[in-house]
Amino acid sequence: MGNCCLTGPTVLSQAESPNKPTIIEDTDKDIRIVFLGTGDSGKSTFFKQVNYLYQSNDTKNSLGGDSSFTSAIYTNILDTMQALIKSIEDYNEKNPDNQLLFANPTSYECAARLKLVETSSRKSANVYTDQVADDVEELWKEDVMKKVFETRYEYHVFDGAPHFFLKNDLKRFRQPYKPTFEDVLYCRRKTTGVIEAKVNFSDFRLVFIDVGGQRSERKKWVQVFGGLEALIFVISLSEFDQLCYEDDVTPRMIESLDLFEETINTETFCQTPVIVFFNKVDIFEEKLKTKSIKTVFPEYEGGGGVEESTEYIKNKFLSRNKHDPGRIYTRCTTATNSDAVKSTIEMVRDTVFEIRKKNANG
Ligand SMILES: Nc1nc2c(ncn2[C@@H]2O[C@H](COP(=O)(O)OP(=O)(O)OP(=O)(O)O)[C@@H](O)[C@H]2O)c(=O)[nH]1
Ligand SMILES: [Mg+2]
Repeated sequence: MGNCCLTGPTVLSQAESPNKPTIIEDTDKDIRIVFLGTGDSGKSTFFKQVNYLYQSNDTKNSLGGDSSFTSAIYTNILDTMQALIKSIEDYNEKNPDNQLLFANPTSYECAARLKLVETSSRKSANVYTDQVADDVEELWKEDVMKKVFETRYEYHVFDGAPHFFLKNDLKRFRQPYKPTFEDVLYCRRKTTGVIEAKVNFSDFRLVFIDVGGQRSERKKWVQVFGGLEALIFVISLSEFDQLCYEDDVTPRMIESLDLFEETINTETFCQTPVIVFFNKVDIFEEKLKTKSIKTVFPEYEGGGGVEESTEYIKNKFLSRNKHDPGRIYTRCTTATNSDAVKSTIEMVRDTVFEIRKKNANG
């Protein structure tokens, strides 16, 4: 499985495709495509990849070294530590006779200090002092923390957390620290505005637009709805066992299904091509080893395999389309995998170019 399944009308072959970036000023040549989907589905991760893959070295450097990402990464690390500490405390309150305990008595002091660190500030780089770094590193040595980390999906720890806590030594994030592009990809920062990335090809230009997907952000979507040639709707496959960040009650996948239905069937978009990315395949595969999509679809009677489960979810979404099914293209994706995203973006480019050509020929 993986990033292999674009379905829908044939796309242009590589040989025919215009792929040499040049400067284009004529905005008639713009093909505008927006990433839509619920919060956390992975829209900005694709957007970062587009910037990285197609923009100048300056952009690449800024994506890897932008100090605003340093702050966001420190916020991510500290928010995660605070969420883990809180979940231990909540558990202990409910289970006074069977408490989760730290092995090292000084860990309680580390936890007490970390709870007090203010992380919401845009200047989190300043709060990641040596003392804070010591506390994070000491506390992370506790087995209890690692055990609670395994249940992180229950309390909205961001999906990039394993990259920072498991795949890296936390010492690497001590100041002075410059994020790598991989760090930037795994960093979580909710989008709160509208951002564009323009990619030039020899005779047209793709304009990718990224918007925020959390409930409070969706009212801004209408600002970008004019002149769109296609929608990319991003769905997180792995969210089947999670509740919405916004209310902690609604299952995320139900929210995503409803939003998908509402968006693609509006009068504005009922004839617009929709490219659906079923994202986070890597996490989905991992979760299916211990869980089933029955969690969100109790009526599901199939097996626990990745292909079968994906097919079921895919059909659930596609059945919400009330217009021409031929306008929907689907692809399974892992937005953090740069090689796979490159071929996905090329497929998008070829697909929209083909649609434009077909429309031009009547
Ligand atoms: N492992 C893994 N992590 C992913 C994948 N796609 C996104 N993520 C992570 O998921 C988190 C959320 O991704 P974003 O791209 O910020 O989500 P978004 O859809 O832009 O969210 P909003 O801006 O709130 O609408 C980040 O930490 C990403 O690194 C994926 O395919 N695999
Ligand atoms: Mg975003």
